Amino acid sequence: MSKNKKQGQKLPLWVSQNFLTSHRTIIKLLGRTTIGIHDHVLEIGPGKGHITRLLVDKCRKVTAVEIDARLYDKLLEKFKGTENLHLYHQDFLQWRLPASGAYKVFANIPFCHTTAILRKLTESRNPPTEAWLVMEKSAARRFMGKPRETLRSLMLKPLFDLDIAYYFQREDFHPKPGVDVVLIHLKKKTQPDISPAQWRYYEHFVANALQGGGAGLGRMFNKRQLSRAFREATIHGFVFGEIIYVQWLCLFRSYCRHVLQIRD
Ligand SMILES: C[S@@+](CC[C@H](N)C(=O)[O-])C[C@H]1O[C@@H](n2cnc3c(N)ncnc32)[C@H](O)[C@@H]1O
Repeated sequence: MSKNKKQGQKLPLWVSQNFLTSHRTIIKLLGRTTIGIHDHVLEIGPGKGHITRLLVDKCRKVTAVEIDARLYDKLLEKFKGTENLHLYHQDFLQWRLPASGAYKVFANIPFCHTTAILRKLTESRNPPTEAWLVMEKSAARRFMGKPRETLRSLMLKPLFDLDIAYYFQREDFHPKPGVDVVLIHLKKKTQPDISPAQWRYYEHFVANALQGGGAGLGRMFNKRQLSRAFREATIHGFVFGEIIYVQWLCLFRSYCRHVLQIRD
């Protein structure tokens, strides 16, 4: 046990993080992105600045937000005079995202904040056009709706396309994580599947429909409406876990038309 723990003191956050230190790996990862010279890129948790170093060389502007005071001071020193880097010493969850202008995100985020970070980015008024986030493979699968759609996957998919851009080896990190890790890629859809005007109905629909392993659907439609909705969504023999995203979209459209009686 470390001296700090023995004395009952809280360890700094960075002690429990998995750092990506290999120049070669980071170059390979950036090569799988569309990040280029014209981009403004946001990095969450720059840590010791290994990714930051390559980002400042590759893009027009980099904004990096680090919560840890010691790491932030070292970053200030390391990047003194780097004009295209804007460093903030702040908790990203409290930080204000760019209110306007296109930006992309590339970050090896702290796993303990994965959901909160993803929600902050994707539910913002000005979300990134693309984001690449290092995260636990199991979390990435949940967001992608694998093996079955989740509340999170159904909230993301109308707005973003999601895929896995890279599968890491545990040796890519220092220290090695105890779980499998991937680089997830989110790309904002040019045309969202749900219009802003219908978003609040969709949120309500999904939250209620998913309750009780699909039992919520039975409360939202009457019997006739539900069999019509299943027909329209080509669902034959209802198995909750097997309904895919496009079928959820069809069910929602049917709910709007026949229950709420609103048109697209
Ligand atoms: C997994 S490490 C990655 C560090 C570095 N980017 C790398 O890949 O080597 C996560 C970093 O996020 C920072 N961090 C943790 N929580 C944060 C928060 N809420 N806001 C901003 N930074 C945070 C940690 O201090 C740490 O530097």
